[in-house]
Amino acid sequence: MVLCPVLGKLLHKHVVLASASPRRREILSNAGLRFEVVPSKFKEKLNKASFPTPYAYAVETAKQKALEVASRLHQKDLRTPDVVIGADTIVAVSGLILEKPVDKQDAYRMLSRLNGKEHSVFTGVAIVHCYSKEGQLDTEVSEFYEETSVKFSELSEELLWEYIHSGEPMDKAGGYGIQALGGMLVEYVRGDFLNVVGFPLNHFCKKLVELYYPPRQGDLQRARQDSIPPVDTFENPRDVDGAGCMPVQRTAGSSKDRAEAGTDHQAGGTLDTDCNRMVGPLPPFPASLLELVDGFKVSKALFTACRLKVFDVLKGEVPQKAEDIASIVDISVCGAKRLLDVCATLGLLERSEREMLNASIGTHKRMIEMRGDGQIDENTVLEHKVYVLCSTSSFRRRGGQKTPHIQLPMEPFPLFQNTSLQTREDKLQFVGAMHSLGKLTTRQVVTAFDLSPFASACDLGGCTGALARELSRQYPRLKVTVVDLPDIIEHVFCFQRDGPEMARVRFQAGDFFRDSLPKADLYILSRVLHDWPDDRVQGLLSRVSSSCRPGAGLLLVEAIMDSEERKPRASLMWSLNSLLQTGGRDRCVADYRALLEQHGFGDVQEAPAGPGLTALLGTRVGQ
Ligand SMILES: Cc1cn([C@H]2C[C@H](O)[C@@H](COP(=O)(O)OP(=O)(O)OP(=O)(O)O)O2)c(=O)[nH]c1=O
Repeated sequence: MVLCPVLGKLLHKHVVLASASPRRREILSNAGLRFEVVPSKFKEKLNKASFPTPYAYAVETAKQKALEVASRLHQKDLRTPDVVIGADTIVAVSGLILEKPVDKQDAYRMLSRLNGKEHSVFTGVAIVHCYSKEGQLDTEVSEFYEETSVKFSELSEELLWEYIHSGEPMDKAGGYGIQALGGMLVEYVRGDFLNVVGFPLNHFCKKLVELYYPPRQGDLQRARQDSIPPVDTFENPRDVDGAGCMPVQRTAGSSKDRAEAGTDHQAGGTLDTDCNRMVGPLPPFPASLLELVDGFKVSKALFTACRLKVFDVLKGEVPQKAEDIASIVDISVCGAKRLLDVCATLGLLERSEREMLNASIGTHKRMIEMRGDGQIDENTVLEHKVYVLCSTSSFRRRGGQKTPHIQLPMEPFPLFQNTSLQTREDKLQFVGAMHSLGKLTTRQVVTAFDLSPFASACDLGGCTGALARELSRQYPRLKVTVVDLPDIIEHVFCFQRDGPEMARVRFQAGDFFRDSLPKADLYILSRVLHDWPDDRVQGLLSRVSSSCRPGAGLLLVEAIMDSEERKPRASLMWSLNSLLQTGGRDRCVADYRALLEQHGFGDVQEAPAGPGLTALLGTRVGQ
C-alpha cells in the first residue's frame, strides 16, 4: 500500500500544526511532512454536555484549535498559511470524557476509572485550508475522528501511584502515555496505535487522498466504502519508479533481517513495525528530495508521449488499445503499455475498461510541445536552449578559476529574437506556446481588480491578445490595444477567432522600447518586466509613466518571490530561466512596489492573479 505520496501534496504549501503536542509533531515529521508549529491558544472549555458523542466534542475542539491559529496568523503580518492542522485527543469511558488531569489526585481518579476496563481513545482532527481574498480570511474545514480501544490490566493502587509520581500522566488525556511507562498498564490495543499517541496518521493520509484525489466515477463503483481508494487514484508521479514508497513497509523476515538487508527504513530501531510502537525518533523521510530527484521523469514521460504523437493518435476521441497505439506510433507493445500507463496515472489519458482515451491535454498541447521538444539538433527550441545553458559551464567562473562571479551566458536579447527561432514554424510554435500559457490565467488576471472604471487599456507585450480578449469579455465598455513586435502580431490570426469581444480589440505592431505608446487609461504589463534587465525595466516604466495622465492605472502581473528570494520554487525557476535567456529576473512585491512608486504610481494595491501570479495596480499621481 502506497500512502506517502499524498503527503507530497502538502510539500509546497505553508502547513501549520496548531498543536503543542510533541507527539503530534514527531508523528508528522517522521512521516516526511514539513510544517511550522504554532500551538493553539484556544481554551479547551467547550460544554461537553452539548455534544451528542465524545468524538463530536473532540472534532469540534480540534477545529476550534486550528481556526484560532489560522485567524491569528492571518491577522499577524497577513501570514496566511495554506493549511492548518488541529487535533484533540480524549479518552472516553462509560460515557465520560477524560482530558488531561489537572493534578495528581485527578490523575488518580482517571486511572482508577480505567483500571481493568476497556475504554476508547478518540482523536478529532481538523484540516483547515486557508485563503486570503481582499484581506479577508476564508477557510474550508475538513474533519474526521479515529477511535482506538485500549484495555487496562487490573492494576494495584501502589502501581497506579508509582506511575502518577513518575509525572508522566500530567500532559496526557486520560492520565497515561501508552508510548512510554504507561505501556505497562495496557493489556491490549485494538485499532490505530498512533491515534492513542495523539495523531491518527493513517486516517489523516486517507483524508488527504479524499481531498486531493477525489475518486473518478469508475473508481467509485469499485471502491469499498470504508477502504483506502485504489492505488491509481492516489498514485503520483513519484510512484512511477516505486520511489515514493511508505517509510514503513512490512517485509518478510524479522526486523533484524530487514535492517541487515537494508530494506527497513526503521533500521535504527526507532519504530517497531510489528507493534507500531514509538521507541525513539525516526530520521525525517526525504520526500521532497525524492520528488526533486524524480521530477524529470514525469516531464520526460509527457514529452516522450508528445514526441511520439500519442495525443495526436487519440485526438479523434476514439478509444484505442495500447497495442494499436504501439503499432501506429511504431514502438514496442511493452514500451507503449508502460508509457500509456504512466500517462494515465498522470491524468493525461483516461482509461476505460480495456482501452485508452484522450483526456484534457488537447487544449494545452501546444504549450507542452513547446516545452517538450527535446530533439537535440539545430532546430531545437527554447527549452533545449535553456537546458544547455543550465549546464555547469554557464555558471563557471570567468577566466579559468579566478573571478568569483557568475558568467552571464549571453547578451540579453528579446525572447522572440532568440536565435533558435528562425523558421516560421519555430516562431509559430513559440507564439502558440505563449498563447496557451497566457490563456491559463487570463480570467484571474483581468478579475484580480475591478477594472470597470477604465475606458481604454493598452496591453504592452500582449502577444496574441489572449488577455485582451478576456478583458473585453469581462468589461463590455473597455477598448483594448495590444502592442507587440511585428513578428508576433503577424501570427495573431492563427490563434484568435473573430467574435463580438474582438471588435473592441486592436493590434498595433511596434517596439515598446522605441515606438510611441498608444494613449490609454490603463496600461498592462503582464509577465513582461521579469524578462528584461534592470536598465530596460527602468526605461520601459519611465516611458509608460510619461504616457499616463494623472489617474491612469498601471497593472503589473508577475510571479512574485518572497522578500528573501527563497520561494516559491516556481518563481525561482522562472528567475533562473530569465537570467539564462534575457538577463531579467523575478522580484518580490516590495521591489515591484518600489519600481511603481519610483515611476510616479501611488496607491499600489496587490491581489492574487491565478496560480503563482500576483497583480499590482498602481495609479499615476499628478505631475
Ligand atoms: C492517551 C494518550 C494521550 N497522549 C497525549 C496526546 C495529546 O498530546 C494529549 C491530549 O491532549 P490534547 O489536548 O489533545 O493535545 P495537547 O494539549 O498535548 O496539544 P494541543 O492542544 O496543543 O494540540 O495526550 C499520549 O501522548 N499518549 C497516550 O497514550
